[in-house]
Amino acid sequence: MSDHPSSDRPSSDRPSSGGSAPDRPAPGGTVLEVEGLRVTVGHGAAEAVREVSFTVLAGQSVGLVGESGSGKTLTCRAVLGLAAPGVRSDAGTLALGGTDLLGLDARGWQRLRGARLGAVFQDPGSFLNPALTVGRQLAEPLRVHRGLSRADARRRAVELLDSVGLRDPEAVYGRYPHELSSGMLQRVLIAIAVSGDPDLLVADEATTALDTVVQAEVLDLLARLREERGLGLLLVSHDLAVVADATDRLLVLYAGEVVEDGPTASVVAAPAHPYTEALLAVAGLGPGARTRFPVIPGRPPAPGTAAAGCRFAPRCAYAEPECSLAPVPLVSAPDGDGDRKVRCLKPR
Ligand SMILES: Nc1ncnc2c1ncn2[C@@H]1O[C@H](COP(=O)(O)OP(=O)(O)OP(=O)(O)O)[C@@H](O)[C@H]1O
Repeated sequence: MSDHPSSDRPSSDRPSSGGSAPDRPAPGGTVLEVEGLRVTVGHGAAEAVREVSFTVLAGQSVGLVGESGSGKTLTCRAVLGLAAPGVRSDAGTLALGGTDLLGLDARGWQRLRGARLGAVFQDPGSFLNPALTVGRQLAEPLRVHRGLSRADARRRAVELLDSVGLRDPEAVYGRYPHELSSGMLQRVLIAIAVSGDPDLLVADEATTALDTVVQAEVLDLLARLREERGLGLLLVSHDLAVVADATDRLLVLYAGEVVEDGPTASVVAAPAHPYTEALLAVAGLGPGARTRFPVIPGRPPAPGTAAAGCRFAPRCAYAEPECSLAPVPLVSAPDGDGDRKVRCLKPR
């Protein structure tokens, strides 16, 4: 799959963004800064995400991992400015490069999503219009967001289809979504997502519906695009095995809170939080892999469920009475060289 020609990255025809600072962050510079993100859901404004903070650097891949319901999608949607009805988010800082996203209006978000922010989700077929060829659906945003002529948009669309590893891109351009496999559709969605030359690509369970071989190919593609284009990648999955090899840093979410944060290799080799250890065991990785569970026993609390102390304590094999007495802060992990954080009174 990586035998494809490099996707050329046009730098001079960068589209204008929806914010006040259209310049791309320098290599290694901060692409996304999230500080103190809080998301509430429903009429009772139940807290589903609280105090989530992280950064994504240019060219860096950050993994967001946690069971279903841990707040991954709400976090992604807050970053993308895609709030569902009844969902509200606020943060101390939410910035893309130098652009403050807090207070951006709907039009500003829309312009950002077509240019500096790209996203791919599970079930690519549902994001495409079945009545239009995939080429047209790729060329249209190029005309709208980049102001290309019809002929130039077509040519660029074919180049993009080629750059995401689709063989015979000219033929693929004229196909309808139902004529493509789900792996090919996900590549088309990725081509659309990078067509505006984004600073940040958010991939929320983008490989979950694919079989293992295609999943690995799509992860390779995302890694290649990140390298070639220098974009930041926020890779979201419930499966630690998916993000373990594909990310530089890892953020483990439990019941809407970050419970562990650190360089992926270090976290996977020696998880500090019992929940991370359990996720690794479920994924067949890490120290507990030999005692592999199909699932972690028990269920996470629903948003808004009151808890005096650690929210994972009721499911934790190592919990002690003091764990449930008071909120547990996210602090530097022991032996983490200051680069790892854990929310646990009894880190492993
Ligand atoms: N619009 C909504 N209204 C009410 N509750 C919601 C809404 N969206 C999400 N939630 C709840 O917020 C919690 C976090 O949801 P979220 O979708 O972010 O989880 P997730 O980690 O992405 O899991 P999954 O992979 O299953 O989507 C869940 O308990 C979910 O039921």
